[in-house]
Amino acid sequence: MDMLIIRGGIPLAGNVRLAGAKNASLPIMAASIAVSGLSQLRRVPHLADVSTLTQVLESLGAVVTRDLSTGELTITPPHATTGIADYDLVRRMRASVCVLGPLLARWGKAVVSLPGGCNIGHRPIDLHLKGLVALGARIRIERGYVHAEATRLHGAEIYLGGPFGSTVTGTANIMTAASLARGITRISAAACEPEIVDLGNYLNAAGARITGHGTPVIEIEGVDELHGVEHEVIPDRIEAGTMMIAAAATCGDVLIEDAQPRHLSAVIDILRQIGVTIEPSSTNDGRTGLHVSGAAHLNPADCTALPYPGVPTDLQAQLTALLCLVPGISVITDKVFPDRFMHVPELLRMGAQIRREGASAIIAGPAHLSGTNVMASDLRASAALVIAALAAEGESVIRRVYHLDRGYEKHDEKLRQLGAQIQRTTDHPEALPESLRMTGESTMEQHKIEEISSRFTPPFQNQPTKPHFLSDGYSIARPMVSQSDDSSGPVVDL
Ligand SMILES: CC(=O)N[C@H]1[C@@H](OP(=O)(O)OP(=O)(O)OC[C@H]2O[C@@H](n3ccc(=O)[nH]c3=O)[C@H](O)[C@@H]2O)O[C@H](CO)[C@@H](O)[C@@H]1O
Ligand SMILES: C=C(OP(=O)(O)O)C(=O)O
Repeated sequence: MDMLIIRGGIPLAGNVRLAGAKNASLPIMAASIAVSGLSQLRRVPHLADVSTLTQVLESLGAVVTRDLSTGELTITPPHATTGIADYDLVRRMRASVCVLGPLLARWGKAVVSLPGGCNIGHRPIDLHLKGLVALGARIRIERGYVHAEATRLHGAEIYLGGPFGSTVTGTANIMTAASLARGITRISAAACEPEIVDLGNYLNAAGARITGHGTPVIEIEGVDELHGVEHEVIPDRIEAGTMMIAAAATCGDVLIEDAQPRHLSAVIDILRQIGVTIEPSSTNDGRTGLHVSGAAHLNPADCTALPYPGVPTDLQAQLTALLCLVPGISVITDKVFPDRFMHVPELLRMGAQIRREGASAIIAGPAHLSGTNVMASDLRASAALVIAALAAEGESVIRRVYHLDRGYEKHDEKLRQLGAQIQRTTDHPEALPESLRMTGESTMEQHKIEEISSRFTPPFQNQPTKPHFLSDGYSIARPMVSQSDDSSGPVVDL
């Protein structure tokens, strides 16, 4: 298993180019199974998740070839398929569930393993199933698999709102399935994410008739067949946001090539509130992007992760890492995945001062982060730990970086090009600097205990370093905190 060794304290500087979006590539690749001809996809990122979905498609009878030098991926759909997406593949990546709608629409049958547990919280697929049933599918759950059947799907009115907003991959599944249904489908409370727009554009280029993608109401007039298509995947806005936050956390100066400001308005807005300078820019060879410069003085923030166009939940952990460095009290709330805080116990190990309050993290800064051993628990938590390590004093070791490799193309290489001291090595004690060799491996169980205990013991009271609580931003969080029903008492005692 690989791990990263990072020496912090170096401002990032230079240019970095974004990969294609993971969360657009995956549903587009899955939708290719509903297309009768070849799908030639450009700018598909080289990621573990893309390899996993490739295996899912191959197990369904598709032929997938990829040119690593150009990022081009070609998918020839199957002539016939079992329609079975096996647990061993689906458990590795939830987005495998995106084959459900395309399989059902094109082949009349899908047997797809239920995705199972996830470190970022409860992730049911009830809305996906509700939408497919409305399109005429017969669905039963048996031995952990969704069995779906239909002779020909038909158009329907579908409301996709759930307790936490819409569903992104659910919208992808229904939009793709409805493209081959008989008649008109209207999805309301559809997800508006740019990745849904990209999928809609891919399907339209293949002959689908979709309008309104990118708004909460999508209309789809079903067609009999989708034909071969060429498509270039949009740049990854989450990679863009991660690099922007890394630049801010290290007080760096970075040009993020191909970043699309219109996909990042909420992120740009919150970072500007924090005090980061962000300007549209372009390179000598005419590529557009965003120029991000950190500042020595940053302001605390009150930030909520929401469905698009809000601040993405996929950047909540990275923003949490940044806000640890900011003087004053910041609050970050996740309304999409209210339990997505596995990064918090690891940030505490680095010296952060954070308390969980339900779906929020209350952050007292500035923390003097110091390098240590930490463990990645999921994709974006890994990115947050990398950011914290880049800003920390001394050396950090981040284990289980296979989570990072699921969703970031050559992340460590790109950071190295920006001047970061970051080294990838295999996880064995001799590879570590002496100071970071552990006597006992930190386990996920330990992390859970720490996380649970952190809900009851304000970490603020046990910090070895003296925090600077009484700064400008203090009043932002005070009313929210003092209303807390946490028995440990309000933060104001600090
Ligand atoms: C491959 C991909 O694109 N993954 C993204 C996608 O995941 P994914 O599509 O799985 O996330 P959803 O948009 O479905 O989930 C949003 C919320 O709705 C809830 N929900 C979802 C489906 C459902 O049937 N019922 C239900 O209640 C979820 O538990 C969650 O609280 O969107 C998330 C939210 O932007 C991102 O964090 C993920 O990176
Ligand atoms: C949660 C994510 O991905 P997935 O939905 O594939 O788990 C993510 O990209 O942050």
